[in-house]
Amino acid sequence: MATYDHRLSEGGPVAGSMDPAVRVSGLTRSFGDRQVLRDVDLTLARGEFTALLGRSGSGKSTLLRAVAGLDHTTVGTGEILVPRRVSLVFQDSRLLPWLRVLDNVVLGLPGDGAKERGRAALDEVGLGGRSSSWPHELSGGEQQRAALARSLVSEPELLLADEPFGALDALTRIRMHRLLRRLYERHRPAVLLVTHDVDEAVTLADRVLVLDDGDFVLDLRLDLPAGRDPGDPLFQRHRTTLLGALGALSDDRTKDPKEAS
Ligand SMILES: Nc1ncnc2c1ncn2[C@@H]1O[C@H](COP(=O)(O)OP(=O)(O)OP(=O)(O)O)[C@@H](O)[C@H]1O
Repeated sequence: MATYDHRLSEGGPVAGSMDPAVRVSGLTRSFGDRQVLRDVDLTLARGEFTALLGRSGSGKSTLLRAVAGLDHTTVGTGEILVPRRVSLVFQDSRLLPWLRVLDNVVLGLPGDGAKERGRAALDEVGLGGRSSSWPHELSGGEQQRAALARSLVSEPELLLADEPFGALDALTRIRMHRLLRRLYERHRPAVLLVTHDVDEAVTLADRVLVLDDGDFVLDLRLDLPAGRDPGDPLFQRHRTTLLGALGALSDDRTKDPKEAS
């Protein structure tokens, strides 16, 4: 099988589409006999916030890693086109323990003004006073804030986030949701957020894709007002639609009575 083609876009419009940030065509990926992605097509518009939902093992991280170009050993087919400036955030902050927080944030950033930009980014995430701390001196939530500062300081066109809040407690997660949405609105990268949390997807994204059995089973656009409120009936309706697509709403009444006993 041929290795798939991962390319950087040249910045001009992509033929046949409206200059998207990402275009994935016919992506297929297998591990041994198991086909995890089947002929997946995906277009992400510039500046759009998309959440990728799916059950555990549905292939979310595989797709994100392929878009990120991290899947070097991949055997598969298809074509992936991404912009030049891409940032990544993971469940763990991946701060380098031997560098102070500011040095982590500006690592690899060219130019004389790098430190200044790094300080501004730390201010934006509420860590203005922690520039010279070591990563181990920060709480888990603060480390993720620093990771967000690092990801946005290069003004990415695409932010790829794989369960970035998965390891945080519920209260910290809610605060991080507000922060990420605020940062997104200010910087407007295209975002692809992998999550298995329906509420996180509806709180943050403008579009939610549900992945199941190797392909998308739902592509839902959310038309929710800013400052999203889980008490809003529309929020609840989107939530129910997504839970249905994930197969999470079936209960014993829908089962064969013999199975339910
Ligand atoms: N390097 C690998 N080698 C073999 N199998 C793999 C590899 N990476 C992923 N898989 C398999 O591919 C499937 C999809 O994995 P993936 O991590 O993409 O799922 P996911 O939707 O992100 O799951 P989760 O929500 O649990 O993180 C799983 O069955 C997994 O075991």
